[in-house]
Amino acid sequence: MSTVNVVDNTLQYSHGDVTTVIKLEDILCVSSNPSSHNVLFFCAEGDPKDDPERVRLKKIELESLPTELVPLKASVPSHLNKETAVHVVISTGSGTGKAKTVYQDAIQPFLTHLGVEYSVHETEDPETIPHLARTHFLEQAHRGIPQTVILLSGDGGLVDILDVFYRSNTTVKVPPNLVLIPCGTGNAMASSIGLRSGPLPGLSTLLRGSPSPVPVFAAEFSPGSQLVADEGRLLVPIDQSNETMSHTLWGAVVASWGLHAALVADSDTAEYRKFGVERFKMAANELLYPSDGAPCHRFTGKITMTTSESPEQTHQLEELEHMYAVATLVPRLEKEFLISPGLEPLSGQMKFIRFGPMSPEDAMQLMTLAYQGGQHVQQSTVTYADIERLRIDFQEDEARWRRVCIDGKIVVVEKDGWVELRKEPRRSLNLIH
Ligand SMILES: Nc1ncnc2c1ncn2[C@@H]1O[C@H](COP(=O)(O)OP(=O)(O)OP(=O)(O)O)[C@@H](O)[C@H]1O
Repeated sequence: MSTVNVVDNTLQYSHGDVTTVIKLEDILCVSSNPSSHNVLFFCAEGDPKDDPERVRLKKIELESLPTELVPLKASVPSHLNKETAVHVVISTGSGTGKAKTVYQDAIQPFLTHLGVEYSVHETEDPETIPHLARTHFLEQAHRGIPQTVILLSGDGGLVDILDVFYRSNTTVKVPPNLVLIPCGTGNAMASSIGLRSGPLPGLSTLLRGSPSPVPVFAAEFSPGSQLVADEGRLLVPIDQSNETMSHTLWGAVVASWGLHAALVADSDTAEYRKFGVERFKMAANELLYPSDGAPCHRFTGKITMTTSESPEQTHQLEELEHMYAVATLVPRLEKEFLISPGLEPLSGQMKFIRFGPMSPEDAMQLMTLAYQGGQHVQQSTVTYADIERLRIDFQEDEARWRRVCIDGKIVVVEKDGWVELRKEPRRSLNLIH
């Protein structure tokens, strides 16, 4: 004999002597069949000292459904139907390395429960996702096969796929639908479309969301520029497929120079990655207060931009020295770091945020304001504009001050080189949100 009640935002289910209490906010969905209702919910798993955020998907079967749970009823969405090729990509190197556990604890039981057939791909090195994108996703998109790609990664997985699609001249008949299950460090895109961390928001979006095209920018570099690989130890051609000899990278999140690019580059080592999102703050600290006692660097170069207000005119900034220069298509670079408040994700709007050299304390204060709801853009020291294009002509002797970040990838621009950023008109990928 079992009983079920909803009390104080919890589902209380008793069967024999055992009572299970589930917070309503931990319930992913209810899937019903003619005779029963399956409630899928998350609960803590393992020792919280090892991983306080680890959760596992579980199921209870009810004969009758309390009315409070009726809105949680869900059926298999069209992007998981039998005609769709469903792929799960586990980026084992993302964030602090928990993607595989998230797959086993949440994604696998969820897809099995829905009876969805899918292929699983686990990364072995940085080439796994680009290779998969070239040989499977692009090929199937060209043949018009609907695809849904569930990405257990940070922004890197999305960007790797994007780069393959936009670099190729292959026509895309049916854009794949990407679903983000945030497992990275910054998770800028996931945070920007409102996904909190953990598998529940991602799976809820997979069930209830719908696809929108992902807006993209293209960053063209002067011909001598090279991509940084192997934790900064190697420089390789920008087009790693060596198919086109192009010097363009594509991104959906951020293009930056100055403090942001330097801290992303410096913190992309196995040693720093262990610290999760703290790695960005640690690297920022080292750049603002160098341990050799040197003053904080003044990044020098000419910035020219075209604003959305007057797209026919290019406008050169008077200032030649900069500390922070970021162009972005998303509002958040981390869950709490609201770099461009008011920017609607997936709208195609591109924002430019810049400030010049200032004391490390003042720069820290601006960063703190960004964590406090994006208040930095209200300061008179910060430029905040809607842009269509942006060009930087670098005037730096040392290569490390000519590093540009494109969605986490780092390019070292040649001496006296440049980068030019523009909105990409093509739309080859969808994001479920
Ligand atoms: N097994 C692996 N060995 C080496 N590199 C890997 C492996 N798995 C993934 N990678 C690479 O590591 C990078 C991880 O990027 P990802 O964006 O997923 O995580 P992140 O950098 O921690 O998060 P974010 O980009 O959101 O800050 C990707 O470039 C990916 O190709």
